[in-house]
Amino acid sequence: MATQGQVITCKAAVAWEPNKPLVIEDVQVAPPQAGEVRVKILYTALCHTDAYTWSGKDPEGLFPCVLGHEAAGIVESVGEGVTHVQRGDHVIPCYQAECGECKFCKSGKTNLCGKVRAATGVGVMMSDRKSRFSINGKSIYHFMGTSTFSQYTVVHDVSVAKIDPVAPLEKVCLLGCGVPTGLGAVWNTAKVEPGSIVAVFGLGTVGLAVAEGAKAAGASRIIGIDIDSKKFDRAKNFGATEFINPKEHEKPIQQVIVDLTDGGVDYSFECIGNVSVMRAALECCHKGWGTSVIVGVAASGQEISTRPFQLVTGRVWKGTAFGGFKSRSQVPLLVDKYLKKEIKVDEYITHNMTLTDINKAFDLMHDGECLRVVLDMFV
Ligand SMILES: NC(=O)c1ccc[n+]([C@@H]2O[C@H](COP(=O)([O-])OP(=O)(O)OC[C@H]3O[C@@H](n4cnc5c(N)ncnc54)[C@H](O)[C@@H]3O)[C@@H](O)[C@H]2O)c1
Ligand SMILES: N[C@@H](CCC(=O)N[C@@H](CSCO)C(=O)NCC(=O)O)C(=O)O
Ligand SMILES: [Zn+2]
Ligand SMILES: [Zn+2]
Repeated sequence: MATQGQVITCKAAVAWEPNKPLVIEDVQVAPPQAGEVRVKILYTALCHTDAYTWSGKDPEGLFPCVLGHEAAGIVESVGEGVTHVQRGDHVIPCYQAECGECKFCKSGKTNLCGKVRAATGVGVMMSDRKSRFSINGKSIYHFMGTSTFSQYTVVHDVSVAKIDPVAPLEKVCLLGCGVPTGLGAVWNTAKVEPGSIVAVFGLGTVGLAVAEGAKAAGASRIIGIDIDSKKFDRAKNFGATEFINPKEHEKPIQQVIVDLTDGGVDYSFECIGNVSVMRAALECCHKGWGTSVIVGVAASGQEISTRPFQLVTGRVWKGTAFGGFKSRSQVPLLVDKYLKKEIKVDEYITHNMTLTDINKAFDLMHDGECLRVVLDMFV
């Protein structure tokens, strides 16, 4: 039955309130308006940023909402004026848009895009500042411009990347967030050179992708730091060459690393979201040139600090969103790299579950063995 132009009723996991279990509801998804795309989401993974917003600590978190931003699917229909994708295209929704026309996109200095950010930060669509999700007339907010915990979602056309239809959607859904973030933090944000010494704080999906990116960039030493030593063995497969558990040292971790590296590392990456670790990551960098990249997302109200002398003496503090990748143009290239076996993706998937089990899937994320859980949306 043709669904174009019709409201679709489908299953979605709704976050009614912070920290309360998600509820699988029958949600009405309105047709896409001008400049919008309705996507049938086939697979979605869970990211720690979903858990962060769900916890109530995200200043942009609005409830009730449909969370989710790491997914893949097929275009069901497009609104007026949409030309770069059409019904049937295989796509990855992109929480970081790319319009190609705004001040940010044209700057050549950033992957951030300003076209729809004001709307995606408040859970609505740009054209009428309304949501396309509702339950029996009650409006439900969008999240990050993606809301992939729904069998159907509506996104802005600037927030969807068309990919090679050969790619397995149950795998490449991961290219919507965590893996590109880690790889790009190394390749685009830090621009790690061959021979560099790298420190990675946090060996979850993002930290492991940093290690993978650093190995590909030719780093000579990749030091993995985690408070859970069980993470170390697996991290070797992603490129980490040595490991430190801060709990096994009395000295501050930055001092331990400086002592081990003749004055500090060339590049460090904070992949946890802990502001004390962000400080340590900066302070373990080499005087004169060491660069530290903040990747982890810290809760509302948290602030970073260090002695300004750390920067006066040449260390550089940076951050990255989606690893600096321009989403619509570069996500398809990452998919191609995966198909050519140039980057890992399957190795980050530790669990496969269904939408119905989404609360159990979030519980699993606290399990030390878990990297990414992929949900099949239609089982
Ligand atoms: N900037 C971006 O674009 C972007 C994109 C995706 C995810 N993120 C953020 O990146 C962070 C990491 O995501 P993830 O999925 O890899 O998370 P994760 O929870 O799987 O991994 C975090 C790791 O840090 C370790 N850890 C916790 N506290 C530590 C400490 N004090 N010292 C050392 N290690 C510690 C944990 O044991 C775990 O292995 C999250 O904050 C997430 O929200 C940012
Ligand atoms: N609303 C949050 C922002 C959190 C944040 O920093 N998000 C990252 C992506 S995390 C993906 O897992 C990001 O890309 N930020 C840039 C942007 O949102 O435009 C808060 O305010 O804390
Ligand atoms: Zn994410
Ligand atoms: Zn733009």
